[in-house]
Order: sequence, then C-alpha cells, then structure tokens
Amino acid sequence: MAMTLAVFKGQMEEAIVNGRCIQTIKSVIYQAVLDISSIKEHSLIFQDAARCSRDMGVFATTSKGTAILLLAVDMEKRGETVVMIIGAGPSGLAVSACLSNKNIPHIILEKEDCIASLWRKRAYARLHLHLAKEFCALPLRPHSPATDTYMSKDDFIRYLHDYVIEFNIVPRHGRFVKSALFIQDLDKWHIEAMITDSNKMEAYASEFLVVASGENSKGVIPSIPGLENYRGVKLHSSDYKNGSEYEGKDVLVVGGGNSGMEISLDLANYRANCSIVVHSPLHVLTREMIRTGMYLLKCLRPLVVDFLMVSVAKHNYRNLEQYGIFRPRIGPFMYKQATGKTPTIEVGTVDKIKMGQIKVLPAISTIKEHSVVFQNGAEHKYDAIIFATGYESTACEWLKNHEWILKEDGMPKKPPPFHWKGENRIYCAGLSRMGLAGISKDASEIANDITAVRAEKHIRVGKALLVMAFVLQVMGNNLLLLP
Ligand SMILES: NC(=O)C1=CN([C@@H]2O[C@H](COP(=O)(O)OP(=O)(O)OC[C@H]3O[C@@H](n4cnc5c(N)ncnc54)[C@H](OP(=O)(O)O)[C@@H]3O)[C@@H](O)[C@H]2O)C=CC1
Ligand SMILES: O=C(O)C(=O)Cc1c[nH]c2ccccc12
Repeated sequence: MAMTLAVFKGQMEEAIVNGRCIQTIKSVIYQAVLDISSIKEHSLIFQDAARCSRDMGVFATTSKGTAILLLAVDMEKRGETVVMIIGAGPSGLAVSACLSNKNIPHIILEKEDCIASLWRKRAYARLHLHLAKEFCALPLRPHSPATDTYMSKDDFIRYLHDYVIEFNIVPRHGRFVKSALFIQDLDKWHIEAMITDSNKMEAYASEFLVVASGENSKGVIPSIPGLENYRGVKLHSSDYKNGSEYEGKDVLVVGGGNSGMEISLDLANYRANCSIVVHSPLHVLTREMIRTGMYLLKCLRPLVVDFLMVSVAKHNYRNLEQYGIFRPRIGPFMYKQATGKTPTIEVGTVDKIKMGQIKVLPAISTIKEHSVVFQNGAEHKYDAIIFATGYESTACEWLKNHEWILKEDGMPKKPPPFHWKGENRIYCAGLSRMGLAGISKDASEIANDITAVRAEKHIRVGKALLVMAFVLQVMGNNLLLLP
C-alpha cells in the first residue's frame, strides 16, 4: 500500500477521529508537514487510537514522543535512496555524474519535462557563454578541441545531453518538490513531490539531500510604484527570445546586467527604439579580458589583476560616465567576490550606446499606464518593458530546514569555499555565483564528502558489530563454563 509519513499536532485529532474524509486529512497533513516548528515540540494523544489505526493507517509514535502517522492516502511512496538531488540543471547533473563515478545510488527530481530548463526554455536565442570553454566544463568531461571557445547556447545544451548519456543520468521529470524535511527520529530526509501531470503526490526518503535547484530558479520583477497600472507588454528577460516582435516599438529594458545589456543590443539590431535603465555602477569588460584575467588570477593577486582589468577597460571604453554608466570603485574580480555581481560583458551594446542607438536612463521612480517616470524627472512612453532584473533561488519555498545551509534568500549561509555543506547531511551545488566552474567544484566536493561520511558510518557499524561479536563470544564461553 502506498504510504506517506507525516508529523502533526493536536488540533488534528478531531479531524481524524470525527471526520473520516481522507481529503480533509490529507490537506491537514500537508499543512503539518510544512509546519516544521511543530516537529520538535508537538505530541499527540489519540483518543481512539485503535480506530484511527484501523481506518486511517496510523501506526507509530516514537521514543521522543513525536507522533508519526503513516497514512494510507493516495500518495505513492516512490522509494528510498542514498542521495536525493533536487534539480536537473547543470548542478544536479554534475552531482549525479560524480556520485555515479563513486557508485553511490541517487535519484534526481526535476519539475520540468527536460534537463537544464533555464538553458532550453528561458534563454534568449543569441546567447553565447561569456566564459571560455575551459571554465565551463562539468566534472569528468572536458569540452572537445573542436568546440568553439565561446560556446553557443545550443552547443552547451548538446554538451549537457551528451553528458546525460555518458553518465546514464535519468532524472524523474515532472516532479515539483513541495517539501524536504529532516526527520530526526528516523535520521532521514523526507521529500514530497507533486507529479505535475496528475497533481498526485509522491514521497521519498534519503540519507543525504543535495539542493541543486539553482541560483537562477525564478525571474525577479521588482515592485516598482505603479507597475500594476502599466498597460503595455511587460515580461521578464527569461521570457525574451528575440526582438522580432519589437521592430519600430519603444522598448525599455530594466537592468544593466548581462541579460539587460545583450537584450538591448538584440532589440536595437531588430530596429526597436530601445532604452536601458542602469541604476547602479557596473564594470564593462570584454570576454577576452575576463579570460585573460582568470588565467592571471592563477599567479597574481586579485588586486593586481583588477588593476590591469580596469586600466584596459579605461583605455578601451574611455569615459562611459557621460553616457550614464559608472564604474564601481572596487575592481571587477574583487567586486564579484564582495557582491556576487558579475561584470557586464560587452557584446556590442556600448558601441550602440555611443552611437545614440540605445539610450541609458537612471533609476525608475514610477510607472504609469503607458509611460515611465525616471528619477531625473524625465517621462517617456513605452510599448513594452523587459525586466532584466535578475533571478532568485527558490529553495526556501520547499526546504523546511533551510537554516542548516541557506539564508532566507535561498543562497548559502557560509561564504565560499565552505558554502556547499550544511548540517544533517544536506548540501548545495551551484549556489556560489561562480558559474559553471563553481558548479563543477561543488559537485566534486559533495561527492567526496558523501563518500567520506558513508565510509565513516560503515566503520562505526563495523566496530559495533565487532564489539557485539566479542560480547557474544565471552558470553558463549561463560555459558560453557556453567555447571
Ligand atoms: N552569456 C552569458 O554567459 C550570460 C550570463 N548571464 C549570467 O546570468 C546571471 C543572471 O544575469 P542577469 O539576468 O543579467 O541578472 P543580474 O542579476 O546579473 O542583473 C540584474 C541587473 O538588474 C539590476 N536591477 C535590479 N533591480 C532593478 C531595478 N529595480 N531597477 C533597475 N535595475 C535593477 C541589477 O542592479 P543591482 O544589482 O545593482 O540592483 C543588475 O544590474 C548572471 O550571473 C550573469 O552573469 C546572463 C546573461 C548571459
Ligand atoms: O555567471 C556568473 O555569474 C559567473 O560567475 C561566471 C561569470 C560570467 N562572467 C564572469 C566574469 C567574471 C567572473 C565570472 C564570470
């Protein structure tokens, strides 16, 4: 019989004893599973435990007084594994390959119907990786010499597909993880996922949990006064494919990160009348400069590399302040380390800005039905606003014990290089804002650590068995000595 496991508190007693509607109970149970604070404190006295047991499948209370209810509802128990990985993007795939390489059983749950959905479904058409291919490989599979130095989106997706085949990675697709919870009494992670096709729930248990749901899990649109009144087209950069629908239109791109800068260029190339909001200082560098900088970092201090980067940037771009782009006071690599903000790679946008084909605007103060008012008092009409305002991690929406590894914003509590490991056998991969090289490093560290933790456990069990064998031996000898 399919089962699920839930921990719950007193007020549910009635629902169970009086109401026999499984539907009611199910929803209460889900609430309870989500209510992490209840786990340690609650206890539950069943007034009619026998009946509950017969009708509903209740069968356990634990030594610590925690009520554990195993319910025979239509939630399928899909299995127990050693490592549960949440997410089949590059991070999840990299962890999977490293675990397979060490023969460690694991399952990947993925909410979409494909791997790397951000790359396949939510990236604009002209995207090429900004970092050279040697900094963009996943563990155990370098890029082939024939691959272009700066891979296209499609090249990278092909690489991921080959990766999945090489390491025989078969994620369980269409699984939207609703909760992951560490059950102290069982010393296991308990994971519940909704099958997106049927809305049915599944339950899993594992010894280790790896959060690989990504730092770019959900597009962020900031709350700007008046945005709800805007009547034109508005979308997040993750929904932008190319500028073909915007020819001759007035379009505002919000955000001067890599997405905003490249989408502005694409719009200008499609002959849209494009403006971009740059509300904070940013570094503009070429991808070759970043590549050189990354090699130099292997032998020079970041301060020195930054000095060189800024000198070359000043020489290349002169003064961009006259166009509304200000450079941060800290150099690009140290700025990235301090703030997590990636330098903006120039792909042709700066040239268009200098030619007046793309206008740079300051921060927005309000948005009206058809226009936007900026902090310099200017007001312009727009047919569309594209929010290239970044992404967020959504891990805290489902990870109930997130404080063991993540902050409220779903990003690691500890700074690199210690960010990837939390308490009670939880890990995160790909949340260090270090691109694909960071993902690769996280995955190897995690697989090595899981191997070490398991070995330690096996040694402990072995020692316990030895002690038991010794005790039995002594007892056996003593028994023989009895008259
Ligand atoms: N080819 C490639 O390799 C590409 C890589 N990327 C990477 O993907 C990640 C995501 O990039 P991206 O989508 O650009 O997101 P980012 O988070 O890098 O950039 C978002 C930008 O929007 C700005 N912003 C946020 N809120 C507002 C607001 N209310 N008004 C004006 N501006 C605002 C931010 O400024 P502030 O932070 O100061 O608030 C920031 O400059 C990055 O790591 C990036 O490097 C992206 C595109 C292409
Ligand atoms: O995408 C990111 O945020 C990365 O860390 C990778 C990256 C893209 N462009 C860069 C420039 C400098 C350092 C890292 C990156």
